[in-house]
Order: sequence, then C-alpha cells, then structure tokens
Amino acid sequence: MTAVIDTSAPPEYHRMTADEVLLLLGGDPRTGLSAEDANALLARTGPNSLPAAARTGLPVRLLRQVHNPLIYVLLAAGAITAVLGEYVDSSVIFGVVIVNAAIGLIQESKAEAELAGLRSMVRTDARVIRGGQERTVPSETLVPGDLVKLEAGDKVPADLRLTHAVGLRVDESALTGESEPVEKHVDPLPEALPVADRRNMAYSGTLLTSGSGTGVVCATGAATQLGEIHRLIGAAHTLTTPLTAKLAGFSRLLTFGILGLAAVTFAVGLLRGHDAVAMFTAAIALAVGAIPEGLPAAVTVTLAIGVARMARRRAVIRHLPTVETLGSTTVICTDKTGTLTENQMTVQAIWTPAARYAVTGTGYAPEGTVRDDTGTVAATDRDRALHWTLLTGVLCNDASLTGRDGVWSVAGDPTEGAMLTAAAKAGLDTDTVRTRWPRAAALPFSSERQFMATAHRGLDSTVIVLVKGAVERLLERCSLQMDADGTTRPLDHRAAAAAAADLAARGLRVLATAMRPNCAEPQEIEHLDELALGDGLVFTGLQAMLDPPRAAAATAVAACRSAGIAVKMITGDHAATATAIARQVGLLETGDARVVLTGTELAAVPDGELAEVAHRNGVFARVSPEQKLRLVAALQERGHVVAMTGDGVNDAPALRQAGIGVAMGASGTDVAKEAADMVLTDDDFATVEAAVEEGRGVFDNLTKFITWTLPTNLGEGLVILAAIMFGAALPILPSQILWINMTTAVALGLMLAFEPKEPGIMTRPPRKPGQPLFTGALILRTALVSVLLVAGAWWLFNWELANGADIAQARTAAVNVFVTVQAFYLFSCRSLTQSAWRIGMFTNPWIIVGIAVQAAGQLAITYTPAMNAVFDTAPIGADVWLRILAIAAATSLIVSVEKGLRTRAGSAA
Ligand SMILES: Nc1ncnc2c1ncn2[C@@H]1O[C@H](COP(=O)(O)OP(=O)(O)OP(=O)(O)O)[C@@H](O)[C@H]1O
Repeated sequence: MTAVIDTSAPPEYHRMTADEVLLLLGGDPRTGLSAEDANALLARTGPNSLPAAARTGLPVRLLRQVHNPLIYVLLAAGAITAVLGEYVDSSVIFGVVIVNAAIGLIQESKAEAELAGLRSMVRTDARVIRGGQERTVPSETLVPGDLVKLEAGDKVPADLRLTHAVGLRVDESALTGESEPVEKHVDPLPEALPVADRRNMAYSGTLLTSGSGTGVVCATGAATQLGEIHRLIGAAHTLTTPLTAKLAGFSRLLTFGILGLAAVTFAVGLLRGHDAVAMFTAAIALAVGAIPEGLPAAVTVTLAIGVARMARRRAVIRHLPTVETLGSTTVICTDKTGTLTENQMTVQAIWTPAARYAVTGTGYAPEGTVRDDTGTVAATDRDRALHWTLLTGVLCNDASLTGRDGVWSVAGDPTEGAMLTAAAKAGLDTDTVRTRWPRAAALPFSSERQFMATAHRGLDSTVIVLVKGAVERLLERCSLQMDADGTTRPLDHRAAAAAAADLAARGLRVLATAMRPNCAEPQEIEHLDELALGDGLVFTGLQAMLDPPRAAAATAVAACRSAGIAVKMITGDHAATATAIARQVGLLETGDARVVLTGTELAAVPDGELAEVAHRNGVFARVSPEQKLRLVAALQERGHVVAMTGDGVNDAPALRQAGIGVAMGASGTDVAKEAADMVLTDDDFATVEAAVEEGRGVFDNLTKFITWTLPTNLGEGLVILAAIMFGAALPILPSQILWINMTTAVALGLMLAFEPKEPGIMTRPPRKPGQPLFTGALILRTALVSVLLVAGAWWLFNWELANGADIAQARTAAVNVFVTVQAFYLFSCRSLTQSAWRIGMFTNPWIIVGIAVQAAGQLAITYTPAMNAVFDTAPIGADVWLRILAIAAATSLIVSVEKGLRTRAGSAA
C-alpha cells in the first residue's frame, strides 16, 4: 500500500474520522505501513527532524563581535590616529580590532557547535506498528501513515491523529504555552478549530503526562506544528550563564573606569606640556592594556570545553549554566533502581502462603529452575498460589523478552521482564498464557499508585483481575490468601509482611501479587480504576528479585563523601531493600546513627522540621514523586545546592526545582529529560559524580584564567600611567601594548582552559554558591603581580638607557620583560594552591605550545626588520635576555612565596 499525500493544502485531519485519516495516509489500522513503504516514503519526505536553525549570517556575527564599548574606543582611536597621520599606529589598532573579532568569532562558533553536537547524543525513539509488528525505531525515521504507540512520559514524536486513547492527557505548553495538561479523545471534530482545541490530535514536541494511546502520523519534521513555530522563532541558543553575565558586567564597569583614568592621564599629560597626539595614543594604550578583553571569550571557551569533557564522560548538559552549578553541588539526591543499581532484575525467590521457592539462573534467559525448600522442582498444579503469582507476573505485564543468539533482553520494564523469565523457568509460556487470557482492561503502574492491575476475560468468559505491586500497597487491599489447593482463607498479614521484610533485608526488590477471581460484574471491569478494583483481593505470593549495585557506585559515593557532598538515596522501593542496597554502596555504615525514613514517616514531619530531617538523613524509602519535590525544596531551604536524579513523568517537578535536575538517558521518560538540566546517557550514579568533578575543574580553570589575566592587564595599564604621572618617557609604546595584550591573551592565557583537573579536586569542600569571584586574595595577588611587572619593566628600561642602549632597544627590553613575566606567571596560575613543579610541568601540553608560539612572536618582533619598523622595536643582545629572565625568575619566586604563605593560611587566590 502506498500513501497518497496531497501536499498542496494540508487536510484538516481533526475533522475526519480515524479511519478516513488512515485511508488517506495509506496506513492499515491493524498492521500499519509495511517496512518497505515506510522506507520508500522516508526517502521522499526526509527525516522527521527539525531543520537546523539557519545560522545568522557572517557579517552579522562579525558585527556582534565588534559591538562592545572597548572596540568602539579602539575604532575611534584608530580613526583619529589615521587622521593625525600616524598610519602605523592606526593600522596596528585596526589590526587588533580585526584579529580580536576573528578570534571571538571562531571561539563562539566552536562553543555553539559543541552545544549543538550534544543534542544528537540524547536520541528519542518511537514505538511504531509496521507490517503488523510493534518495533522501536528512531523518531527521525517516522513517516506519514505510521501508526505510533504512546504512553505516559513520552514526547509525541510527530503530529498524530489519535486513533485510540485511554486517559490520555497531554502537556501542550511547548506549543500553546498552556501548562495545564489537555485531555484527548479520538472522535472527529466537525469544525475548523485552532490547534489548541483539536482534542483528537497529538502534536510533535508535546508531552504525555498520563494515559496511553495510538495515533497515525500525519505530519513530520518541518511540516509539524512545532516545525512551524521553530521556523518562526528560530532556535534560541544562548551562551550566557550567570557567571558570564556577571563577568560581562564587571568588564563593562572596568571599561568605563579605565576610560575615565585614560582621560585623566591625557589631561595630566597635556598639562605637563606633552604633545597632544602622543598623549592621545598613550591614553588609548592605557585603556587597551588595562581592559581584560580576553575574559568573556575565555569564559565561553572554558565552559564549552567543560561541556565537551562532561559529554565524553556520558553526562550531557542541556543548559550551559549547569556546568557552573555542578561545581558547587552540596547534595546529590539519587534514586536507587537503575542509578545505584544495574536495573538488571532476576527473580531469585518466590514466596507463597504454602511454600518458598528458590529460582536459579541469571539474566533474562529463560534457563533455570524453580525449586522448593526440599530441592524438588516446583509444580504449579501442586501449589495453585505459585501458579497464580507466576501467571500474574506474565499477564499483568507490558514487557516482552527477546532472545537473539542466546542473548536475552527485555523490551519494557526490567522488573516485568524478570517476572516473565521466572514464569518461563516454571514452564509458563508467555504467548500461550496471554492468548488464553486476553486483556480486557488495565490500570497502568504509576509511582504514586505503586501497583498495576489488569482484567482478563477467559475463554469461558470468566473475568479475573490480577494485581502486582509494592507489598504494603497490595496487602492493604487483600483480605484472603490462596492455599496450595487453590482454596482461600483469611490473609495472615503478619506472615506475608514478615516474609517480604526478610527478602527485602537481603537487598531483594519484592513485589506482591494478588487477584480477584471471578468478577461478578464484568462490565465494571471495562473501566478498571482504583475504585472498581476495590479491596478484598486474594493474595497469591511474593516475587523477590536481585538488582545488583553498579560496580562503580560504591567508589563514586565514597568520592562524593570526601568531596564534602552528601549523597542521599530517595527511592520508591521498600525500606528494607533500600537499606540493604544503601549498605552495599556505602551510603549507610553499620551502626550509622542516621535512619531510613519512609514516605509515611516523612508525611508526618511538620513543614518547619523537614529541612533538618532531610539534611540529617541519608535514605528515604517508599517516597512519592511529590515528596521528592518537598525534599529538594527543604534541602534548598537549608542552603544546599541540590542535584536530583529522576526518570518518571512525575519526577519532572522535582527535577525542575533542583539546582541540577538529572534525567536518565537510557531508561528515563521524555518528560523527565525535558525537565532536566543534565541527562546521563548511561543512567549511572558514578556519572553524576564525574560531572561534579568536571564542574569543579571548569570553575578552577576560570579562576586560573582570571588570576592570570587581571594582574597582567593592570600592569600594562599601570606602566603607562606611571610614565605619564612621573613625566618620564613611555617605557612601552601604545602599539607595543596592543601587541602584548593581544598575543598573550590568546597564546598564553587561553591555554589555561585546557588545564587538566588537579589531583585533589574531589577532596576539598564544594565551592560556596554565593562566593564572589574577586576575593580579597585575588585583589592582593593582582596588586602584587602588577606592581612587580611595572617595577621590572621600568627598572630594565631605565637601566638599558643608562647603559648606552637607544630608546627602541630599551623599549624592546621592557616589552620582553612584560611577556616573559607573564609566561612565567602562567605556570604559577596552573594551580591555585600548588607549585607548577608539583602538578607536573608537562601535564598540559597546550601551555608549552602557547609558550613556543609566544616565544616565536617575541623573536620576530625583536629581530625582524619589518616588525621592528611597525612596532618601533630593535634587536637586543643576549645579556639583555639574561636580565629579562632574571626579572621573570625573581617575580616567580616572590609569587610562589606569596602562594605558599596563603595556602598555609588556607585561602588560595
Ligand atoms: N512495573 C511495575 N508493576 C507493579 N509494581 C511495580 C512496578 N515497578 C515497580 N513497582 C512497585 O512500585 C514500587 C515503587 O516503584 P518506583 O518505580 O516508584 O521506584 P523504584 O523503581 O522501586 O525505585 P527508584 O525510585 O529508586 O527508581 C516498587 O518498589 C515496586 O514495589
């Protein structure tokens, strides 16, 4: 069957019946499109993805780089110097503007590309019915006519006309701005309606908050409503973070301060009778020298490098500011299943009111046996409760197992997969059982409800209801229990609860099963809800599964602890299971004073005390998503920066509330990913810890750059200021300052962005969120280094003049003092607390590359006649170089003494 699509005027699908839509788009209501048709159509329609936003044109991007008060000053200065006939200075100034803009442009493009690349790391899949079979395909391969299945938590992958909807509610805020979820149905709507009122359509990019359904794809990619919006507004891409904003503000302030100072210098120079043109260029040189132009670019580059490093460690950042926030994380709240544990479930024990069974075998392969206490292979006809608990595990279940080349995997929830395997080991074949008892209705699992129920109509029209879920939730609905012969008697609640607690204490995840045989009112079942389910159920048994802790979890928990970060487990699972796993990963130690709190206990805590309770305790079990939100808020109230993991639809509010919402890339719902700041592609707790470590590294590198750039810039400004104030000849000319400023920022300073993390990075406490960048220590350091720079350059300039050098040579010596001291100081800035020798001289090869490039530049400006002519420099002798090196070494020594003293006093610059 081939689809016929009239592209001239998009049909109004919401006005048609579901069958008409299917007919129009060539899909079959049962089998969907065939795989061949879908592939052929894909070649014509193109992938179901939004086209990359058209990038702003080059001229505009360049202009954006120039749009900066400092550059305006430079442009004005360039123009005035040109008018004054100082063509060399004027071309140097214009050269600087061009080079600056080019570097900014390249860096910005790189950072943008880095962020854009991340998007493809979080892939979305869609479940389609093609050729009569349900399969999971990448969302990009959907075509019109495809039948797509949806369930709570999914992001709608294309524009769909719904053909089936059960309790389907959709959050359409991405499209309409309306955050209240909208209820959907499948009936045709007679009139032409705006998008927001088309209740039988589900639009691409909107999120399913509850229910399930099926729809036929009627538009993909750019043709969707979302594509339309995307086309209108373009992709908003921001490289701004609180830190960059703060720094931009600081730079602006500094620019105006320095311009004022330059104006004063100019005026003082004139009063002293200096030449106006010379004074003007000197004032400009002061301004250019003192303003840290490289700062914004360095911050963006450092953040982008951080994002790339995190991605390599499988943490995908969705919002750039998260990179900064990560460094100050004080608490990580993690769920258990799949994050601290493998999410590889194997039923190991089954308990029925009549007997206990051990299940052998590992993984999802249906290989193993179910044996009772005596070692006899279990027979389901001897213990009917065993029969029904296993049957419930198969029927009240949406997962399926697939085995390929002896490797078995589960499509769907691993908990449910494990129950299918257990049943298979006892000889119950999934397909046979599911055909014998077709499903009539279902009450899906949710974290709040903590159980799932299904109704089935047997071949003889009997209707049964099967339930599986958390032990406490089920036992409170049961009044009877099943005996081995299938008869029932009153529930021994205590025995069942004690058995569950025993199994959970072994770290096993325990699910209870129950049933209602022979429903009197089969009609009622069509709308299975909690009310219809009622209580008075028959308890049939417990299935306990092993979900081993992840290999790296314990190490990561320990690393967090030594980094001053508290790790808290917040799980929906049973308190005993949570405790056992918490012990295994080192969250609780034997004799730990902290207790495991359950959701019920939490609910009893008054609001005023919650912050303290949340702060003090480490494990919270049977917690509902809504309580997760309360816990995050309470921790924040106590001043914590909270990273919180989550995967379900209902976790979204807590993820949004947390400083860093962390979603699971592999198992999480699209809703959770949309709400998160960071997505873990491997779901592993250790990845959160890795991201925190990278976050700290990024912040360190920023601090290092700032510690390097501020003193050098201030020194460059000061030297001119001093010369004019003291009425002396300028030791460094404006064009030379421009040279120093531009070359060192790129060749030297920027290389700090590539610094590897320092060894002790995870053994110190988290950075305080409000901690200012410009600490007293930094201000002192800035003053010290800038004074040393000026003193060194000044002294050598005068010494050379006094010893027979001409002014060009003396200035060349001063220029080289500046650059060499900056290069030496760069090594000091490689670590905030230790000497460069300690951290290893060659651990950042980029520093060496940068220094080599800078050295080549210095040799060129000193010895090539062409550059001598442009920059008014002159060749200097080897003895001068020795004096330059001596000054640089002396400066280094003084700085390392200061650093040593400060480290000992406990405050690093
Ligand atoms: N598919 C399911 N069907 C029925 N009950 C389930 C299912 N999955 C989990 N449960 C029960 O509901 C409880 C809560 O599940 P939930 O998914 O909220 O948390 P969890 O998976 O146990 O742990 P975590 O919050 O650490 O991921 C589980 O402990 C289990 O008893």
